Amino acid sequence: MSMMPVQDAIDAMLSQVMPLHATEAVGLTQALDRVLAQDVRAEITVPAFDNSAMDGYALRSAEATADRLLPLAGTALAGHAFEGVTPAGHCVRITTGAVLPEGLDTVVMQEQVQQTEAGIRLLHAPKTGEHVRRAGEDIAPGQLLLAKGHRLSAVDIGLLASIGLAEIAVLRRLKVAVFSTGDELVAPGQSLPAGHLYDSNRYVLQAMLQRLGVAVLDLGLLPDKPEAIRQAILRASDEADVLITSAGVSVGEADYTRQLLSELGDIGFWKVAMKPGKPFAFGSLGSCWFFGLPGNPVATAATMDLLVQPVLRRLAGEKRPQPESLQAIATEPLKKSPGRADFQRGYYQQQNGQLQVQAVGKQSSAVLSGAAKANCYIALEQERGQVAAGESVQILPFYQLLR
Ligand SMILES: Nc1nc2c(c(=O)[nH]1)N[C@H]1C(S)=C(S)[C@@H](COP(=O)(O)OP(=O)(O)OC[C@H]3O[C@@H](n4cnc5c(N)ncnc54)[C@H](O)[C@@H]3O)O[C@H]1N2
Ligand code: MOO
Repeated sequence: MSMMPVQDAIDAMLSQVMPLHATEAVGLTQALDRVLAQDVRAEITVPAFDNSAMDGYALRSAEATADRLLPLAGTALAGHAFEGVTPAGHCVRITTGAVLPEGLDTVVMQEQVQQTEAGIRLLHAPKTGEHVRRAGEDIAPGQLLLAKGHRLSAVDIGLLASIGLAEIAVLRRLKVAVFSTGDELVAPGQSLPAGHLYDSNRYVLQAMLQRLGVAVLDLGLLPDKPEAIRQAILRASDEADVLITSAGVSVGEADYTRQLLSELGDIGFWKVAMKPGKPFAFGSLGSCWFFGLPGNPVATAATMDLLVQPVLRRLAGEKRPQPESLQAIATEPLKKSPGRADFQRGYYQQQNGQLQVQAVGKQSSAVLSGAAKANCYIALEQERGQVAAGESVQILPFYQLLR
């Protein structure tokens, strides 16, 4: 079977999946990482009134010449406006956030005046409008603040609160089932018999899914027994929108997952031209989508990040910007054979005014310790060969799921 280029594999999956429709209202404290089901427009003006940006004195700039003495007409505190008219030649004591008194146009910081018994004396003349926050300078009514399909960040949630919304309509949370398979695997916390290793993939996957804001259904660590795997696949297809498995998609005798999936569902199996992550299965089990990831731990994480993530985001209704890609100078040679795109684990930093990158740790797809030191992939094109020190390479900073 010929290998499919990475972008073709992503495009093929994206063209098949349709976003969720169902929506729900959630309170702001539950809204982080949820995807907006509708555009959000402001119904109010923010700030709603002209107010002071500083603790100081509000005055009329036309009367504010240096050295002039301005008697105090009263006080405006945040939440307690100064009522009435300020007589000519007077000022009002004001605190940050307080309503600017009627007729006054400028605020002078208290550090810029001399306070005397008879009033304040200006050290220099202020600019008209200085330290005044104008009504509507943040948000005007009707303004589009956040678009449908936007994933809510912490700052977005503050923005929603600032226009007075207590709840927001979001798309239903995607439900993703996960299991790992392998008679050689043992759950962390257990003792390790000879010839065994700990199941790490299910933990990497669940952590990445948590960052994506989806609901996770953990179907556990399964032995290489077709019946156990069959039951887990059936449960996932009943209860979840997506099933993600690790291992069992290659060509070994005990690679049952792939066989069972083609029996129970409609499975496309591809060899994707990427390293790590060559064997990869995608398909459907009724209304449940399925991703079969290769078992090697770095291949699991990389295929989840690079191939599955865009599809999950689309299913969740998210309109996602392209991940950031930068150019950096390789400070050391990089091994590469043509035929597959490499996603080497690298560490990049700014040095001598340029971005520099080097591969970290062993690059085997079974070695997680190198990946744990990395902050980016060094993405080497499919047909590219060895990279010499000083050559420019593309890097993909780890984005959201892996850091
Ligand atoms: N003859 C061939 N052999 C292999 C090929 C191939 O094309 N022809 N591809 C290799 C590549 S590349 C990968 S990746 C693996 C993928 O194999 P599977 O997805 O079937 O996974 P397994 O063989 O079961 O396991 C691979 C490796 O990963 C370890 N593993 C599995 N699950 C976990 C887990 N949950 N946590 C930690 N480590 C796990 C497992 O012990 C194996 O060492 O196939 C190659 N072989
Ligand atoms: O997916 Mo494998 O190397 O490409 O580990």
